[in-house]
Amino acid sequence: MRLLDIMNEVEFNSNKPWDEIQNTEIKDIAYNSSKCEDGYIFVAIKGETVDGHKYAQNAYERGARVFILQNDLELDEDAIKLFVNDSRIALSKMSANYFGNPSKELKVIGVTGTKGKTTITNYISSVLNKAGLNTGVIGTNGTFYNGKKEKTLNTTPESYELHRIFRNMIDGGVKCVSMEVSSGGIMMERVKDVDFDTAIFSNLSPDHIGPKEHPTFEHYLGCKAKLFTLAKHGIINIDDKYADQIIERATCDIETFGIDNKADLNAQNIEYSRAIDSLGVSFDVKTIDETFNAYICAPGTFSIYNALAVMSVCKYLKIEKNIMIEALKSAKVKGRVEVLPVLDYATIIIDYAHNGVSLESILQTLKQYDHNRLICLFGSVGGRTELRRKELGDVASRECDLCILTSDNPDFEDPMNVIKDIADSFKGSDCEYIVEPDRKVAIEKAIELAQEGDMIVFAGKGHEESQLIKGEWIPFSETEIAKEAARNIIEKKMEKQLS
Ligand SMILES: CC(=O)N[C@H]1[C@@H](OP(=O)(O)OP(=O)(O)OC[C@H]2O[C@@H](n3ccc(=O)[nH]c3=O)[C@H](O)[C@@H]2O)O[C@H](CO)[C@@H](O)[C@@H]1O[C@H](C)C(=O)N[C@@H](C)C(=O)N[C@H](CCC(=O)O)C(=O)O
Ligand SMILES: Nc1ncnc2c1ncn2[C@@H]1O[C@H](COP(=O)(O)OP(=O)(O)OP(=O)(O)O)[C@@H](O)[C@H]1O
Repeated sequence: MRLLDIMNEVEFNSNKPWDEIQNTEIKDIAYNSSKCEDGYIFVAIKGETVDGHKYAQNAYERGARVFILQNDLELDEDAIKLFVNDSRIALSKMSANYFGNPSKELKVIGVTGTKGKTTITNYISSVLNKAGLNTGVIGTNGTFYNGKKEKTLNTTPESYELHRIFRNMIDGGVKCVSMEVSSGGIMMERVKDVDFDTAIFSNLSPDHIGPKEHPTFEHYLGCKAKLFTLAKHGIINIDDKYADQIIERATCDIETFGIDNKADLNAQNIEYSRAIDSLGVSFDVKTIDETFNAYICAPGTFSIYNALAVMSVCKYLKIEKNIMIEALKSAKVKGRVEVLPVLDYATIIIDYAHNGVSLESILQTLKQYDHNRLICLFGSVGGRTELRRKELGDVASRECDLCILTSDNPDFEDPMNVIKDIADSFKGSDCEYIVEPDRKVAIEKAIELAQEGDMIVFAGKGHEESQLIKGEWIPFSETEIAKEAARNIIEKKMEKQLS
C-alpha cells in the first residue's frame, strides 16, 4: 500500500522530501518493534510503562524504514521519519486506512459502563444472530464470529487489532459487531476512528482509578462520555446517577431505558424465579406504543437493566419482537452468573464479580431469591489493586452467611498475604469464614459444605480457564473441579445409603 494512502488525514512533518514519501510503498504497520519486518512502518508509542521510541533502532534492524515519531531520534540516513503530535491517534487513523475503514461497512454497537459490558454485548449477539443478522462480539471474553473464537489481550483491543478484526469479520460475512468499549480503550485512542452506529451506557461507579489508569473519577466519566460523541445513536440507563452527565456531553440522539425513572423503555411488574438449574426474572416492558412480557435467564435487577439495553438496540434496529423475546429467554454468557447444575439441593453459581461494586450487586441480587445460606468463595489478585481486598471483604462479610477465602491469580504474592488483608474485614462481623489458599481444594470444600437450599457463589474468575501463579498461567477450570467434586459427594452419599 502507498505510504500516502496509509497517512491519509494524518498530519505530519518529515525529514524527507515529498517525492520520496510519495513513492514509498508499505507492507504493514507495527507498534511493537518485535513485529517489524522489511517494508513495515514502525509507530513509536510513549507507553504507560516504556517509551516505544527506545525501540526504533530495533525496528530499523528488523527492516522498518518508515517511522512515526513524536520526537526526533538518531537513525540511519535511509530512515523516513514522520513526526506527529500523538502516535496513538496516528496509529488509529493509519490502521483504519490500512484496513479500508472497515467499521463503515459494519453496524458497530459499542457498550460502555463500569458493569454489564460483557453481558450486554453477548446478549446482543445472541439476539441479533437469532434474527438472522450475522453479528460478531469483541470484548473481555475474546472475539467471536461465525462460531470462531480469538483471544484478545485487552477488553477493547488496540486500534490496529480492532480494524484488522473488523476486516476479517467482514470477509467472513459479518454485518454487525457488538463490542465492549472500556474507558482505557477510549483513553488510549483505540476506538477514535471506529464508526459507531450505536453506543450504550450501562452504569458508572468508581473503578480503574489509579496509576496507569484514570487520574480521577471525573476523567473516568469523561472517557466513558466520549463514546457518545462517536456514535449516531445513544442508549442510556436513565436510572444511573451519572446518566444526565453522559447525556449532557453526548452529540448523538438519545433513547433511554430504566425501572425507576420514566424512560423510552420501562420495566415493571418484576418477578424473580428460581429452579435447580437456573435463576431468572420475568417483567413487563412498557414503551410508548405497547406493553409486553419478557423473561431473562439471569438473576435480579441488574439483569433487567442488561436486558433493557439489548431491547433498546432491537427496537432501534427494528428486530422482530417475538424473536428478541425468545432469544433473550435462553441467552447466557460464560462465567457471568452462570448456574452450574451439579447438585440437586443447592445452587452453585460461577461469576466474574471481582470488585466491591460487582460483588455487592451479585450478592444482593441472590438474596432476592428464597435461600438457606448465602456462601461466597473468593480471593483477590496478587501484587496489585490492594484496595479491592478491603472492598471485597467488606461487602462479603456484610452480605454472606459464610465465606471461603482463597486465591485468585496470586501471581508472585503469597496468597495468604492477600487472604489476610481480606480477612481484616471480618473482624466484628457475624459472617463466618474459612481460609483455604488452594482454590481447587476450596471449591471441593464448598461443594462438600453445601446444604439444602444454599446458594454458593464462586466469585472472581468467571470465564477464565487458568490461574496466574508466579508469572505462569496454569490451566484451571472451576466448572470441571465443581463437577468432579459434586460427583464424588453424590457417590459417597450413594455408598453410604447402600452400606
Ligand atoms: C497499562 C496499559 O494500559 N497498558 C496498555 C498499553 O501498553 P503500554 O502503553 O503500557 O505499552 P508499554 O509496555 O509501555 O510499551 C510502549 C510501546 O513500546 C512498544 N515496545 C515495547 C517493547 C518492545 O520490545 N518493543 C516495543 O516496540 C510497545 O509495543 C508499545 O507500543 O497499550 C497496549 C496496546 O494498546 C495495551 O495492550 C496495554 O494494555 C495492558 C495489557 C493493560 O493491562 N491494560 C489495561 C489497563 C486496560 O487497558 N484495560 C482495559 C479494561 C479496563 C477499563 O475498563 O479501562 C482494556 O480495554 O483492556
Ligand atoms: N448491569 C450490571 N450492573 C451491575 N453489576 C452487573 C451488571 N451486569 C453484570 N453485573 C455483575 O458484574 C459482573 C461482571 O459483569 P460483566 O462482565 O458483564 O461486566 P463488565 O462491564 O464487562 O465488567 P469488567 O469490566 O469487569 O470486565 C457480573 O459477573 C455480574 O456479577
